[in-house]
Amino acid sequence: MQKLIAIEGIDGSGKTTLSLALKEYFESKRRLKVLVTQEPFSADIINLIEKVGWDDPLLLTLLFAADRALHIRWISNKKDVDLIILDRYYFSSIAYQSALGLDKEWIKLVNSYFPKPNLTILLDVPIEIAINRIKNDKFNFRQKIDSLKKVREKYLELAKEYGFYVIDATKNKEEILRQAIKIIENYLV
Ligand SMILES: Nc1ncnc2c1ncn2[C@@H]1O[C@H](COP(=O)(O)OP(=O)(O)O)[C@@H](O)[C@H]1O
Ligand SMILES: Cc1cn([C@H]2C[C@H](O)[C@@H](COP(=O)(O)OP(=O)(O)O)O2)c(=O)[nH]c1=O
Repeated sequence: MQKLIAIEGIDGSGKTTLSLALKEYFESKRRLKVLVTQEPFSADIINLIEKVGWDDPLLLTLLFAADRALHIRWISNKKDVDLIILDRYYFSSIAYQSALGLDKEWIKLVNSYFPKPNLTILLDVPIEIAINRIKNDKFNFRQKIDSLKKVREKYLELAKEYGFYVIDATKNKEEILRQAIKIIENYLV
């Protein structure tokens, strides 16, 4: 049975680094077939989002949900995979778009038909550290810095609500990987 593992956290928290390291570990050490996917998923929708801008949370929620529908349809054809690691999933919409003032419950509703992940790991890091890691981010990062603090708070709220595993992402990459492997292996056995 295919397992969905979501990795969440603010920009620069280390999601992509961890996702790729997990793939490497579970493929080489556990002989599993692992797929890593990322949201935003579709280049067309990313272009549209860049065009309309990042300040309308209702529009962003709908565009990211459309992107997610394409993402999930694509994944549903990947039958021969054991583990799918989602580098961002619908919790990104709940955290980022509610940080811009949109009703969290409505964002949940819009995303309620997407498959629930089997487990979610939150990489938690203060924004100052994250910003230092990704000064040249491609998505108008400067515009978002102000809201990132709020996004982090929203993620921590969601962690309590949904029972995410929270990893202190100020640690080094090896330590974060070690903790994530332990969490996932405990789940898989
Ligand atoms: N634990 C860590 N400590 C220091 N730097 C890190 C750590 N994890 C990732 N990085 C670096 O921070 C930058 C952003 O990491 P990335 O994995 O792309 O984050 P995200 O996908 O969450 O935006 C990269 O240059 C990466 O090498
Ligand atoms: C999937 C998703 C992403 N986003 C935002 C978070 C990021 O700022 C941006 C995606 O940028 P990206 O560069 O992929 O994020 P990261 O730096 O963490 O790898 O889109 C939302 O606001 N809502 C969503 O539903």
